[in-house]
Amino acid sequence: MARTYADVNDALGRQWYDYENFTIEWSSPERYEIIDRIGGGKYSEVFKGIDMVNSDICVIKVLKPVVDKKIKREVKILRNLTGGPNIIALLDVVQDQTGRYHSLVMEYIENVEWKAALILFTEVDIKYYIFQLLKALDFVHSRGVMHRDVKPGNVMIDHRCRKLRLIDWGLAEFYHPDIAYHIRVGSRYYKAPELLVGYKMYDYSLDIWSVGCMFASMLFKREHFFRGSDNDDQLLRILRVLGTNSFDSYLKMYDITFKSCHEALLQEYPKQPWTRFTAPDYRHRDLATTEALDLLEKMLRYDHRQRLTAREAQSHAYFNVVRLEGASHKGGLGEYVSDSGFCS
Ligand SMILES: Brc1nc2nc[nH]c2c(Br)c1Br
Repeated sequence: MARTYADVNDALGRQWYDYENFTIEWSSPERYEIIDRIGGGKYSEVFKGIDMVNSDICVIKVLKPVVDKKIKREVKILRNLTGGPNIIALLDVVQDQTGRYHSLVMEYIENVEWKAALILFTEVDIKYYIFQLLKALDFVHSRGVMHRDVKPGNVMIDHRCRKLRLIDWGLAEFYHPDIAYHIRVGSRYYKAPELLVGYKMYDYSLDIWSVGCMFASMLFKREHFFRGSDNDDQLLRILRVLGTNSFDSYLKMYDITFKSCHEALLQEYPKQPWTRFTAPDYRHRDLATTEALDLLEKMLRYDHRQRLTAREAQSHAYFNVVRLEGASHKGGLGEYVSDSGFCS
């Protein structure tokens, strides 16, 4: 049972979470022209497009033919969350004449590539973007939804406008207490321990593990902090850092029988101090401050109930300089107000 927001879906009611009995009125696609392909994956092809009515650039996500239920879930969740802080806006849903392809039209973000971002971002940038991501996730969780695929590829960042948007709700699901969920979700490097040991009664805290992995990437300038070659190796990478003592008590606490023929997984490993991962050249040393590592420690916990919630994480002292940023008036004495010409 989640520590917070456990019963929000019951409170919000069936209309909110019942996506199966939900009919979608699909618009016709003439309004949008595809410009070029910008991404894609197992479930979709993603294009940059133009809205011929208002000449806005947009994103057109063409869903590969999957079960109707999965399309309804993604549209329902996007409809429920659109307008929330740092949530990608769903602008339209279109279907082609043949009725074979369903597409989601969303706002376009001039996204900075993750590898470039890691090199670019200063300490304040890291504080700012992780804070914005936690703000999005606290909103999502407060509305009874787990994203289940938080990773750099699903966090669009327009660095010039300092704009962050959480995208791709194709794996997102409504949280209900004491339900066993699928464990083949997420992307390997960002999978929480509960998925890797097959514990199905997980909750929103799944997403906080993934935020912790992204936070570690940014602090230590490593593209993916836990980079496993398969699900067993993924868990092994985690054991080697967090140690096996707390892993064993986690398994016992939740009565998880974890068997593996991977004998490296049956060894004992000591917990590594986070300072061990500070980037070698001095330039980045100042990113992994005591405060940063304290917050990281509280996100990357085996026991999902012990992980900070998105709301608790936002009140960590690490974010002090960015938490009140919105409250300060823009352009005060000596304050550089960035050119917001193109930043709507
Ligand atoms: Br939604 C969405 N999906 C994408 N996939 C690749 N680039 C993307 C952008 Br930019 C947006 Br916005």
